[in-house]
Amino acid sequence: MVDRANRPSALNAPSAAAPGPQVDITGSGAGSKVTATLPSGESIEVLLYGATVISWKSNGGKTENLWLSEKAAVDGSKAVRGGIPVVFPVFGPPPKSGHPTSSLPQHGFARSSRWEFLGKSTSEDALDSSSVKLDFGLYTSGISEDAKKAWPLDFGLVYSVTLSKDSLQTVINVRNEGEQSFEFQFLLHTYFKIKDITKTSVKGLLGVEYIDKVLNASSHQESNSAIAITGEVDRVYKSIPQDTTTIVEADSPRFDVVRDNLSDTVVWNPWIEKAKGMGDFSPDDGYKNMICVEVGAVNGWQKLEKGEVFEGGQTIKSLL
Ligand SMILES: O=P(O)(O)OC[C@H]1O[C@@H](O)[C@H](O)[C@@H](O)[C@@H]1O
Repeated sequence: MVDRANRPSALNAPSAAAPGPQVDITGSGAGSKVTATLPSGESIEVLLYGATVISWKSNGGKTENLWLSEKAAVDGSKAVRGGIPVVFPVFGPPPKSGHPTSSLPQHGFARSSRWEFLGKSTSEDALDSSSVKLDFGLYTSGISEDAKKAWPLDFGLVYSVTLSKDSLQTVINVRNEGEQSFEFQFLLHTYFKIKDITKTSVKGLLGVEYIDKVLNASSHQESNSAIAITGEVDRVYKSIPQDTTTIVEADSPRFDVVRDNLSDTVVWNPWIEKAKGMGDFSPDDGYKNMICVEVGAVNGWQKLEKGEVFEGGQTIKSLL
């Protein structure tokens, strides 16, 4: 848990050793973002709005791994279409009535709240093994009055984003800071940038049960070791025994997505018509260059009693 009282005052303290990771805050208000760059060139950009990672460059900074819509709002006016939006405390449309999340918007409020930057920690051992961890916090006091009214529960979220040379790790820590227990869902809605959806497949889900949201929420069992995307896909794979899902491009593994204490994964591509129907999705044929593989805890609910903590996340390896 990050010590909220002990935030660093200087971002890049001078040091006699070799230059370490560089961390800067740029922009102002809802458009503020934190950028971090390793000495070897890899970088990330994280908007305070939603704590949304909007860029992750690996391969010495030459390869962008995340898809970001050309019309994504990066000024804090709405949830970002692209990058890694954080979904909490409900996934998808909330239950119609009778659940504490029922009055919340689709995918909850975390992706559309302004988070606090809590600080950075760096490891500067050697050029090739340096890493930087950025911590972001969102607490009941930081959400809108509407969200507070809809979900009047005391919580604390700390979201840690760690950049290493070939990987990005994003981990959530959810704490119940109130007297009452609460239930939540959580998901990392990662938009991966790919070259060509027709040559892309998803591996590591063979035998897993899934809900097909395109086919009236019917239940199926995955029978393909490599799932090709040939039309709109919106599936919730549940209770996955394997830790790793792999995105394969033109027969070569491109990304490994390793889940930690999150048992479900959503695979989503809106395809032609749905992409056109989203005002912030651009260009129209951008669906060819993205695939969402979203790790989460969305099958049922996670329950936290007073003082309890849940932690879960993902490590994504760029395999170029
Ligand atoms: O448009 P939004 O709210 O960002 O959601 C995008 C998609 O997010 C996915 O996680 C859902 O499974 C889809 O059903 C949904 O369409």
